[in-house]
Amino acid sequence: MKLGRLNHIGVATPSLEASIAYYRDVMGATKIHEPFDMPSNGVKVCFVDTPGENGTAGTQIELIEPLGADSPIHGFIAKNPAGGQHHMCYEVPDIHEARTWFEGLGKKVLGDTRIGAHGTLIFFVHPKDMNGVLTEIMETPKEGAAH
Ligand SMILES: CC[C@@H](C(=O)O)C(=O)SCCNC(=O)CCNC(=O)[C@H](O)C(C)(C)COP(=O)(O)OP(=O)(O)OC[C@H]1O[C@@H](n2cnc3c(N)ncnc32)[C@H](O)[C@@H]1OP(=O)(O)O
Ligand SMILES: [Co+2]
Repeated sequence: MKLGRLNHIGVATPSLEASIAYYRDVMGATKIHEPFDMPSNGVKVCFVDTPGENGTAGTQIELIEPLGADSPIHGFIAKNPAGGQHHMCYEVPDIHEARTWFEGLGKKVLGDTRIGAHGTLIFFVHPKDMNGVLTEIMETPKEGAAH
């Protein structure tokens, strides 16, 4: 497998509202997307854009707040009540090939391959198998698709 673009850095927060204010007022973010719920992934989500080259979008910050009793980030927020850096997400051209690659290396893939916040397929690999970093792999959105 070949390492793709860093699509987003997931940042867990107990309050999307407070984190949005921080990125707007302290970090000077000028493009903050409308928050939305993703019950299928147990989180409320808000993307903050960082600028890329030549007017393109750069890597995003994905703010995530627990949603529902089974949210996968309840444990993280319990250990880090103020929130913090939660996962890194890399793009790949073929999600199924990528999953086979990580499984072939004996890495623990968490749950099913499923639709993520950008509308393409994603999966997660356990931080204990990834140098301490919870790693999300997502299929690159098709050109022109919502980003
Ligand atoms: C918006 C949709 C989607 C997108 O499209 O972008 C998303 O990003 S959804 C984001 C939220 N979803 C997920 O994170 C799904 C995958 N995660 C999980 O399944 C769990 O969070 C987990 C990784 C299995 C952790 O579960 P948890 O119950 O919190 O903890 P454990 O007790 O099992 O933890 C074991 C071990 O791992 C350490 N840990 C936990 N989380 C992280 C982390 N984010 N980064 C680094 N390390 C982490 C934890 O501290 C434990 O360590 P020890 O205490 O040393 O055993
Ligand atoms: Co993510």
